[in-house]
Amino acid sequence: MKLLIKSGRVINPSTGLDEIKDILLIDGLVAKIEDEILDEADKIIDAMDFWVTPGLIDLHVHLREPGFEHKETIETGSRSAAKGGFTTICCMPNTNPAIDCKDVVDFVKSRAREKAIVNVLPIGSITKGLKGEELANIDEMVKIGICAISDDGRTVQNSDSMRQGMKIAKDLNIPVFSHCEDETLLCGGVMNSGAVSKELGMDGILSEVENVIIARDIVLTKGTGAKLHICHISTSLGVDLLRFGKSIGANVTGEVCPHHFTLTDKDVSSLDTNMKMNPPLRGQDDVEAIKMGLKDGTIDVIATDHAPHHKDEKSLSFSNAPFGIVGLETAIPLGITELVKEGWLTPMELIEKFTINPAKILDIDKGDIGVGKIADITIINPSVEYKIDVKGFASKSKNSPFHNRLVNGRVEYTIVNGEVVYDRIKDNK
Ligand SMILES: NC(=O)N[C@@H](CC(=O)O)C(=O)O
Ligand SMILES: [Zn+2]
Ligand SMILES: [Zn+2]
Repeated sequence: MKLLIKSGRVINPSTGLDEIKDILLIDGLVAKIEDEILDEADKIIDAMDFWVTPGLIDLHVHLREPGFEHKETIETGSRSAAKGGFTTICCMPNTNPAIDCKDVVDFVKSRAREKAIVNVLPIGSITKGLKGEELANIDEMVKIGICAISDDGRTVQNSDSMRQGMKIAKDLNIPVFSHCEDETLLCGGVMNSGAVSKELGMDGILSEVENVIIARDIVLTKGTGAKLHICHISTSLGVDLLRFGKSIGANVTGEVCPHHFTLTDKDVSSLDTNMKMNPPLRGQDDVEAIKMGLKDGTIDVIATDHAPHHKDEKSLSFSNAPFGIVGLETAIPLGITELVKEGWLTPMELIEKFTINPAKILDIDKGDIGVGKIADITIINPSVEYKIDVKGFASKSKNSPFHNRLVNGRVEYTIVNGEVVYDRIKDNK
């Protein structure tokens, strides 16, 4: 099978390439990257005026299977990923049963093999059942292929348990993805603590809830040497702590989510439950700090924290509805609109945070378009303007705060192993 991509602007952060090129894919691999390729091909994609980037990698996705198939399945989540331009997604273990042992890892992997149209890398839990008590059998899960460990959705509250988990991760050479939330400070909050929560009479979530654990885990990784990745940073001090951690040589990286650089707690005033997620939308200062952190390289990765919930669950009151929003299909338009168009990041810097940086954290040979490499490629129209419409989402869930938002940038094609798994025009007929 030969696929020829013509005249696209190839943006490949790992080599710094940013030029108009043709790319020939043969049998799932990149065969040529040249100014002009005249070879015959089974299919030709005209990528004129489009960006051609390494396939996007999302370190933080909730696929909900097993256990919560009414929200999402591995199949529908993978279709949502493909539509969002993602060729590799890491799925969090807060399923039912949790991904905390060999059998559940096996189940997710075999489901992904049968049903997923993108690469799915399971994340194993740190503790059994994400209970924060007994450690999971991390060793046996690593042997059959988890890419990281995390208790996402929860924090391992006991510092010694977290430290033991980190030591094992260090020995097994896998990263620890940390959801940062000190439960003793939480007090049942449902949105950011501040002027808006006061006005609305809602219980607030202090920034300290997050910052205390970010600081703790940086301290723990400094001691253990484990590869620590801080999930969904939402606070200004969180960005500073990450910057400090890096400055003292701690083995730490961090991610932010598009909603945390796009919205603030003012957007919660409508009490739309699609504005409810964890960590919560914060203040304008936090948003600015996140953008600065993205610009100066403190923040390595943009991840979606795609967290689908059924419409009946999101129809509850703001206080009772579950935390979380879908994100796979809005990440690229929000990145382009909020960061590139607003002058915060160059296209290269944006794409780096979706490709080579997450690949480095996972230590996988992806996120880089090079001759001989696996042909995972995303093709993006960066300038088209349109309104996001959740009705068109491939995800089973539609819980997005971005319905009707005017954005620029749209994924045109997603290619996995040299095969087109998403073609905007064909798949939206
Ligand atoms: N982010 C969320 O608001 N929710 C996530 C859990 C998590 O990522 O912490 C979920 O699983 O629904
Ligand atoms: Zn989380
Ligand atoms: Zn999450």
